[in-house]
Amino acid sequence: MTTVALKDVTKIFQDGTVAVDNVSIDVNDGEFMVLLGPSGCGKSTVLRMVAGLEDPTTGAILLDGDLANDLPPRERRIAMVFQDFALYPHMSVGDNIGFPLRLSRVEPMARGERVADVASALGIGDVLARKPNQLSGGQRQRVAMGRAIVRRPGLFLMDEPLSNLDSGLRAELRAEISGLVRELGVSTIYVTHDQAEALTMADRVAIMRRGVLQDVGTPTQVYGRPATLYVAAFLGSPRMNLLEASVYVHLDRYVTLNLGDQNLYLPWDDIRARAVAHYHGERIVVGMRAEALTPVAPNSPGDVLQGRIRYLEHHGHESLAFLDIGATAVVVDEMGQAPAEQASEGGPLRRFGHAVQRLTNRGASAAAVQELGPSRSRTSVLSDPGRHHRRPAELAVRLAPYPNVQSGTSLSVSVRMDALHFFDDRGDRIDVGWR
Ligand SMILES: Nc1ncnc2c1ncn2[C@@H]1O[C@H](COP(=O)(O)OP(=O)(O)OP(=O)(O)O)[C@@H](O)[C@H]1O
Repeated sequence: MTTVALKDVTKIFQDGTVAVDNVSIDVNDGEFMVLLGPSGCGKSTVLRMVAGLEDPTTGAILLDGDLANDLPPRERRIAMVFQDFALYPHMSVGDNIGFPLRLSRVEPMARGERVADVASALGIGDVLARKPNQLSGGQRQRVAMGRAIVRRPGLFLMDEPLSNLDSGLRAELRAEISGLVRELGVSTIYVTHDQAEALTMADRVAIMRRGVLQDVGTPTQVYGRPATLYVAAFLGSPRMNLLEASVYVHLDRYVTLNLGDQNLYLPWDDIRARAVAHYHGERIVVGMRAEALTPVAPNSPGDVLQGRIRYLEHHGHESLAFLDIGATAVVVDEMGQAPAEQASEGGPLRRFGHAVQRLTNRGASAAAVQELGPSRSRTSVLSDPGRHHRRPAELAVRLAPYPNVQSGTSLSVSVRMDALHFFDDRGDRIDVGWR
């Protein structure tokens, strides 16, 4: 199967849009790599460059170790599946799947066998004689997959193949696709803006923002130890609690993280304390996922935060409490204008930004984060007063289903200090040796 390497790839469109900014990614033999990021971050452009449908402005694309920048698309042994897959309406399912084989002049007998094999693997063997308009959405997408698979490509490129389907079908096909491509052992690059899809399907996830690669790693790595504040905010549900904290060092004893009304203490023998101590007198961002917080009895000893429940959300299998702990939240602001978006104020990134804003911990925002990229973004996420809106943090805490607590009452939560994440004011992870 095919390996893919992007080396320092940049794509600048004719109108000056920087869609992809110095991205390097390796996709190993048989690996399922998911490219994740909001609309407009450059995912599809990466995919189109790998397919040979766009030329990189600078940088190299290697397929199986060979420079492929000038290789025509049809010589790349690549099959693509898109969101808007187009089936030929006048052809039967069998003919749709077998079409690429007909183009490559495969004998009708061999063609029939391969179509039957692929159709049975996809669970559509019984609808081969039907026309596309006699199929459900899920079946149509399976036919599109079948047409891609039947050519036995070395590499699959999938661009949001499930986004037109309803959520039940998405979950079903998600499992089917990842099972199938692993069975076939075909290297795959799969583009999505859905973090749950990425975390459940990928061998590794590459997270992009505004054309810049933010992080690459296994789902466990990028979720458990995100490289940047942006990645921390993008992955997980509920989203990670991101709080502004002032750092005070008590040499050889502990580091105080002042969250406003309350403090947490990082003991000096915690390996991360020294890294955080560099920020003495400054503000950093402390990240804590809901699973790092456990409700405890009032006045319990240890690393405990106390707050008033602003509201509760019941999700059936669990409930979420949102606590006012007198802290300030930092929210990743997707509405910040990307260089790539400057020409289109009302573009998809902006619209998606509104959605993220609503979803991100119920908009519990204080310091709107404008620039969060790895070190190349120099703008502070904490000190850009012209663009901030400040609100109290609402700390998301997981509770049992329909717990015996009410809004307005107080709740204490113990904090797993080893599960905290620390980011500097540019959004880069602080703790050393972090992965
Ligand atoms: N032909 C083009 N000319 C100019 N700008 C373009 C062109 N194609 C894409 N762009 C811009 O490049 C940026 C990246 O687009 P791309 O389609 O790669 O993003 P994406 O992450 O795949 O988004 P989506 O999920 O909405 O498809 C966007 O700002 C887009 O407007």
